[in-house]
This record gives sequence, C-alpha cells and structure tokens, in this order.
Amino acid sequence: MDSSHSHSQEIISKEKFESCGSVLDPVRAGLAPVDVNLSQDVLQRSGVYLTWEELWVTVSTGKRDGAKSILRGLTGYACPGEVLAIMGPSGCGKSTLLDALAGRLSSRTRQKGEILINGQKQKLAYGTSAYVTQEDTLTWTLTVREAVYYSAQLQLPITMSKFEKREIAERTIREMGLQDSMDTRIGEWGRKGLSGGQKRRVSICTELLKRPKLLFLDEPTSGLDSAASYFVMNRIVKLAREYGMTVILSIHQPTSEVFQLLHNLCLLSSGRMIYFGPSWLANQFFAVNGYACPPLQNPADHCLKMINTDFDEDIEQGTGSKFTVEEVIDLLIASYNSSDTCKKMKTLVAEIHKREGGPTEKKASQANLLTQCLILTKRSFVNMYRDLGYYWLRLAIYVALGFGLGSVFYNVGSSYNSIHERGSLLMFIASLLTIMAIGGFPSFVEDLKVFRRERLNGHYGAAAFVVAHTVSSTPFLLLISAIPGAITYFLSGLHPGNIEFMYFTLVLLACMMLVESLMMIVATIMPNFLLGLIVGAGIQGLMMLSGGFFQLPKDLPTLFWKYPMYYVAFHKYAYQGLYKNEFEGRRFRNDQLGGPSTIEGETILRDIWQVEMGYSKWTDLAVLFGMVVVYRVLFFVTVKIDEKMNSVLAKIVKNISAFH
Ligand SMILES: Nc1ncnc2c1ncn2[C@@H]1O[C@H](COP(=O)(O)OP(=O)(O)OP(=O)(O)O)[C@@H](O)[C@H]1O
Repeated sequence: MDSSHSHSQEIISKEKFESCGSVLDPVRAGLAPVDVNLSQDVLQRSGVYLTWEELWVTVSTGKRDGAKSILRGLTGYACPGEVLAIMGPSGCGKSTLLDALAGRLSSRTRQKGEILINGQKQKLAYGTSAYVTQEDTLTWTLTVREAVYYSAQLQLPITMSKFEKREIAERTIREMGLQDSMDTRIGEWGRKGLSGGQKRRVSICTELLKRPKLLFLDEPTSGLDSAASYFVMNRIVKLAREYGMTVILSIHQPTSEVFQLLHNLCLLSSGRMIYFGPSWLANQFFAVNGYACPPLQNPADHCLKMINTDFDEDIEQGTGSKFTVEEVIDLLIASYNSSDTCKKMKTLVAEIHKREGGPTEKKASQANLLTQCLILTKRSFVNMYRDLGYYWLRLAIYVALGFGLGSVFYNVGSSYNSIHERGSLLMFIASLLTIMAIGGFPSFVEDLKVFRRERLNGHYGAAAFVVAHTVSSTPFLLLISAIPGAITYFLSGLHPGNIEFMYFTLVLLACMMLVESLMMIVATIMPNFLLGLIVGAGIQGLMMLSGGFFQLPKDLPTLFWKYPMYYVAFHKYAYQGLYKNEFEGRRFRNDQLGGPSTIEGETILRDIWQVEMGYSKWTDLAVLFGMVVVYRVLFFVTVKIDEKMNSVLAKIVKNISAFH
C-alpha cells in the first residue's frame, strides 16, 4: 500500500512545517500541538515488520572496567513499503544498529533488548533479507553486466527462463544508472575500472534482483553525487512501495531532495536516540526545541550539526542563549521522550507486536544445487582466467624455475651420485615448488570475501562454493603442473617413459591441490592476509620436515615427527610415490669401492630412501588424491563451523548479557 496515504492523514501538513523551519515560537507559528496520526493502514500490510525495544549493544573494552555502550536503549520499528533512514554523525552507531537488526553483530559485542520479526522472535529464512554492506565486495574481474547476470542466475527461481533473468539483470543495471558502464570491468585498486560510486550501485543491483522482503543498506549513497543519490534513493523508495519491501538504511548526508524521500528517520548521536518518526517532522521537532533550520539550509545538515559531539562548538538557540552540544542533545532527548511522536511510535511498536503476522514465509526456491555449482564454476573460471595473479603469474615463475631446475640438474645420468641428485630434485618439486601455491592466497581471500557476502545474503551455500572452486581451479593447476613439470623432467633426464611422466605430473597436481586446499582452510580460519600466509607456510614447513627427506623415516623422532606428522603430512606419500616412479625397475652404477658394479632401484628405495615397499606407487597416488578430497571436505566443514561458531558465540554472549 502507498505509504503517502498514511502521511496525508497527519494533522499538520508537510508543506506547512517546511515553510516555517526558521520560526522559533512553535505555538505562534501554528506548529503545536505536535500530533502524528499513525494510521491503522500501516498495520495492514503484508511483509516483514521489524521492531526493537530497549536495544543495548555493548562491546568489551578489554580492560577491567568493563564495556563500552555503542547503542543505548533504542526503540523503533520498520514497516513494509517504507524506508527507514538511520542518520547521525560518523561513529554514532548507525552500522551497529543495522548489524544488530540484521542479526550480524560480531561475537565480540553483547546485545540486550528485543528484536522481533512480525512480533515474534524468529530467524529470517535465508534469502528473505539482503544486506548491502559499506564495503563493496565484488568479483573485480567481471564486467557490470556479467556480475549482475551471474548473480541473477544464482538467485532467481529455476522456473524463470535465461532470457527473463538477463532482462531483470539489465533492467536493474539501467535503474541504477549504470547502462553506460555495462561492459566495464569492476576493477580494483591499481586496476581502475568503475568509480567508487558505481561499485556501490553494482552492490545494490545484486541485492535488489530478488526483491528481498527486508533490505538493509549501509550507506547506499556514499561516493555518489547528489543527482545519482537522488535517483538511486528514488528507485529504492519506489521498489519498497511496489513490492512491500521493508528497507532500513544508514545515511550520512542526504541532500534535501533525498531527505524528502525518506519515510521515517532514526536520528542517533553517540548511540542515543534523539528522534524517531516521520522524516519531514524532524524539522518541526528541532524548531519546537528552539533549533529551527535556517531558510535555504538542508534539514539533514542542520540536524547533524546540532548533534555532532566530536567538536567542542557551542550552539546558539533561537533565544540567543548558547549551549554545549551535550546540553543540546540532553534537551532534545528529553523533549523527544515526552513528545506525542515518541508515544505514537511506542504505541505502534506495541500494536505491531499484537498484530497477527506469524512467521515470515520462505522465499520461492532459487537455482538448485547443480545449477548453482555450474554457474559458480563458470564465474570462478572466468575470474581465474582474467586475474593474472591467480595462476598466470605462477605459471610464468614455475616455467622459469623449471628451466632453472633443468639446468642445475641437467641430464643427471645414472651414476651413484645421480641417486642423491634425483632424490633432491624430486623433493624440491614435491615440496618447495608446491609451497609457492600460497602465491594465490590473496586472490583466494578476495574470493572468500565475495562468498561470505553472498552466503550471508542467501545466494548459495558452502557446498556449491567448494565444488565450484575445486572444478574451476583444476585445469589451471594441471597446466601449471604439466608445463614446468615437463621442462624439468626432460631437461634433467628423469625416468624416461610416458607412464612415468604422467605419474610425475599427477603427483605434482595432487600436491598443488593439497597446498591450495590447505590455504583455503587457513583463509577461512584466519582471513587476515599476512597472518594467513605465515601460518600456511609454517604448517607446510612442519610437514616438509616430517616427510622423510631431511631426516630419513627411521631417524625421525618418534614423538610428534613420526607419529602423527609423518603419516599425516602429504609429503611422505609424494616423496615415496615419486621415488618409486623414479627408481623402480632401474639400475645405477655403483661407483663405491667394493660391492657389485650396479645397484638395483629397489635396493636404493629400501636401503637409501627407506621407502615403504609393501604397496605400489599407485597406492601413494591414490592416498594423495584421497587427501585432496579429505582436505576439501575439511574446508567445507571449516566454513560450516565458522558460520555455526559465530551464531553459537553470539548466543553465548547473549545469554551472558541476559544473565547480567
Ligand atoms: N566491535 C567493535 N569493537 C569496538 N568498538 C566498536 C565495535 N563496533 C563498533 N565500535 C565503535 O562503536 C561506534 C559506532 O560504530 P559504527 O560503525 O556503528 O558507527 P557509524 O555510525 O556506522 O560510523 P560511520 O558513519 O563512520 O560508518 C564507533 O565508535 C566504533 O568505534
């Protein structure tokens, strides 16, 4: 239902208040009594009603003196078909309020007070709500058209044709004013593509596609010029009305035109609520309290100036007396708490609680798992192909290293010395060459950020991401194993034979996949880029040491290094598989004094390298690929635990705060 209808019933007209912003005596100006007739039609809409009462959010300071309050006892509501704007100076708690309402507070914070959806304590079904965060996390290698279309394919129902999905994607892009940049790559720092404001609009596009019942937008207009801000906000307001969406957004500095578009305003300062009510009545609220907005001044600017506590400026009231900002804020809060607007707001919150709404219905199903896997694989493949840092740079370095190894170990021959040379070369390839797979870590961390955002917004699940990443990366890993591998293999003159070369390449591929999987697990637990690299390299260092090359298996200390590390580390299977591949069925010259003139490969394996001979090299290869599966499953489990831990931690923290 059109919300303007409810506004039209309000006792004092919008125009009247706007025209007398500078009048100081509210009674003389005909502004009093303030009455906001919150009509019943607000309660009759279908959709998501969000209410919160006495909401406190605190964060531990880490010191003994306790916690810092970020939000202090806020009450409010958001209705279908309306846009609620949270406004206030920087650092006043806008993002924290949005996070609290969206159930996304970090586990470090404590929350007290009730947040109800349709009058009930319930979790929103995945896909019912969408959140556009302040930071734009997008796949930077894609064009605008591709990014939004992939997103449409992932989110829109399977029953919809490809053509329809493309239509919706392109229409949404046009609605956000991005038609001229459709085929521009999003780009990132150093590789300029879209401007900051354009990226903002792409982020909004991807969340608007599904017309979510509840939409959170953190600073949707940041980086946009005033005209673009107006058009974007106008579109959001229209969509809210058209589809009965409940929109809650934080906004820094709306222009007068944008300000007029907003239905409700929640004005915060240092976590306290100064005003909650129709946005156009805010002007009157300030006027009634002696802080009327001067003519021709943007009302939003005026509100913000009155309540900014960051600067010690005294504020002059209409009467001529000067007050500190803290005094002004105290006065405004007291005035609001005793106002009719506040009473009406609290009544409406109570009415919403009583209203028969029930749980939110589940959204129509989106793409099924198979389709999601296919689309994500395609998108991930395109991204890996276009991102030079993902695999291409590594391929170039590996080729250079391949020539390096090939020349250092050029034509190793079959002398006694060549036994150790072959051993060292194979160890280098299986462990030191593969450890460089951590070079793809930065690109993967970016992928993971996009996944986290899309996952939280219910676009697809962890399983689809893991499958897609595995499938799309395999051809690249095969390429970076086969080309440098072939250069090294043939230049150094390792065991001639197609089967032997194929085996060598497959072991290299399995090792690359294992290192990548390990880094994916590390990235999930430790998204910090530098910390992730150090921890990932450290784990591999430990595994390398226990692999049986630097210290032969029988000489490894039993505790930790032999049990369990030697058996857990993939290096053991890689070294032993490659050794068997290299030495089995061959003879080497015995240049040592005494003994037979030649030495058999099997003897070398058993006596020199202490290889376990009870099973074939194919078993080693099977164990390696089995480990790849286990590592990928572990990655999936880590993602799941990460999600669960967040909610479990949040619950524990909530219980503790309730106890206090
Ligand atoms: N997890 C946290 N730990 C410590 N302090 C926090 C945490 N989250 C928020 N804060 C503090 O709470 C205050 C409000 O932060 P918030 O990000 O909600 O402000 P904001 O109004 O959205 O700011 P901006 O407009 O600049 O984005 C800030 O002072 C911030 O430093």
